[in-house]
Amino acid sequence: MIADDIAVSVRDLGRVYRLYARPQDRLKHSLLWRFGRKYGCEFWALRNVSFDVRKGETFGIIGRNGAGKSTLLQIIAGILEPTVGQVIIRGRVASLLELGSGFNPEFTGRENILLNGAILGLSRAEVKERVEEIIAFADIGSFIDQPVKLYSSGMLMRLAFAVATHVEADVVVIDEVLAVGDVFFRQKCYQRLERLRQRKVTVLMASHAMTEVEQFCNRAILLDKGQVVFQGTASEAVKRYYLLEQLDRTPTLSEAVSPDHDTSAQQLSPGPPPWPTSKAFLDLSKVHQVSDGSAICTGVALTNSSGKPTRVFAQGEVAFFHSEFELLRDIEVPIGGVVIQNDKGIHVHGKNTLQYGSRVPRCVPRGSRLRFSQQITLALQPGEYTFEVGLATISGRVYDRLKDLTHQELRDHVFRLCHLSQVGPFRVTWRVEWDTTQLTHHGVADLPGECEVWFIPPSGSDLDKTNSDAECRGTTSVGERDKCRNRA
Ligand SMILES: Nc1ncnc2c1ncn2[C@@H]1O[C@H](COP(=O)(O)OP(=O)(O)OP(=O)(O)O)[C@@H](O)[C@H]1O
Repeated sequence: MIADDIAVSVRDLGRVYRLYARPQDRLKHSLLWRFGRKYGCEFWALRNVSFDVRKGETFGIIGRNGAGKSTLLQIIAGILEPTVGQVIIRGRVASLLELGSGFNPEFTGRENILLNGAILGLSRAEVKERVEEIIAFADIGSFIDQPVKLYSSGMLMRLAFAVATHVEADVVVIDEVLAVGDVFFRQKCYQRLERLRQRKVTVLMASHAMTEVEQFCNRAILLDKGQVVFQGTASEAVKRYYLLEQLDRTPTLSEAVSPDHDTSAQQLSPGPPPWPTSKAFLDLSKVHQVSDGSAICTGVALTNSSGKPTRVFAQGEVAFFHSEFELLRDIEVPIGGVVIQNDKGIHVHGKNTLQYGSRVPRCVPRGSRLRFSQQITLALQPGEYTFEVGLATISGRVYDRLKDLTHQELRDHVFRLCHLSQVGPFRVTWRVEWDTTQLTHHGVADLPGECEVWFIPPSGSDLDKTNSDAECRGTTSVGERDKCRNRA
């Protein structure tokens, strides 16, 4: 028996898979295991998983890739059988797992809405009542009367989300689904989730988007290697997730920094770590590169200040964004830049060599390579980010008159040569000092600044006689504070 306020109860859940080194072992195992001959080895995708979700809770399931989130949600949604353990659910479950998995590809969107409604046990009248609402939410125009096999992944996602969140289920199970879709639709989805929450629908969501988990979930579990390593408040689970991520940093220093790095390259400004080795460079084969034919990007790497390639940085840590471009024609003054975007697509920071005042060559002949190592202190809210790199140029004549030009005038003289968007991603994690997570600021960015404190004692008090308020002005420096205290 489970308590009345529990909507989902998961008890000692486990799911095992058998992994085979060779395809023929699978066949041998299926034929011979009855006779005691086993092939392959067992792999527990989930083990000893237990937790309760209260009615009306929005519950997060987080963990690194392969942690077991999808396996768990599939078992809860009744799509997958557990090997051991049990799941008790009170009420009707609507799930939004693999995109379009609940749809018949030959049926139109409208027919699939009716089908899903029927599967969920809604009466014909109930489904009819909601069809128009679902269609309006999905907003896919005339495609609603086309077979769903013709839908793009974005359309499938729109329809699947609309169905799962409009069928009056008691429990809604969502796997990573908000990663797809444009920003406007995502906003609509969040509003819808908010409404479900207000109506006390229980939502279980697996997500890699930590800001969403913090924002929407009351509680969460953190899975690692198939086991629950933490359950508690969503914000604490997210902090623990980032700590796990920190342990996951990529190649070692010896792999990352070449002892014999390319000394032929003339470094035009001092400071950055050596140019990274080829291993540190990101795979750009799937990154969209836009070029006017004057230059191509030949490499992008992201490293920390010791030159070690990494995708995880502590808040306030320095990151180096390295990019290399090969010139296919002569250009005059090059401009290299990086733009950082958060998971909502907002440009949180962008800066180029003009804005840094970097030393740059006056002309760069065809066939040369240009390398930029841009150092940025990631004083950002913990979360997931992507970045863009680009190369542009201006004429030497304009470059000499920079100070006289307005921003608009300058923009008219800048020619974009090559641009790569959505490179990355990388994460900024909470900074941990002395085993304590530090919150350095609130909001998306830590803006440079200082705070002075003025202490004005009540008039007539003893303090008033011994202090002048101007003297008791405090800064963030401990020395100043001590001076003030000594005087008081
Ligand atoms: N059919 C299968 N056969 C063998 N192993 C499987 C199977 N399905 C999943 N696994 C393994 O189980 C583990 C958990 O997978 P699962 O998809 O649940 O992880 P996840 O946390 O959802 O990962 P991601 O965040 O990458 O989607 C992984 O190591 C995966 O390789």
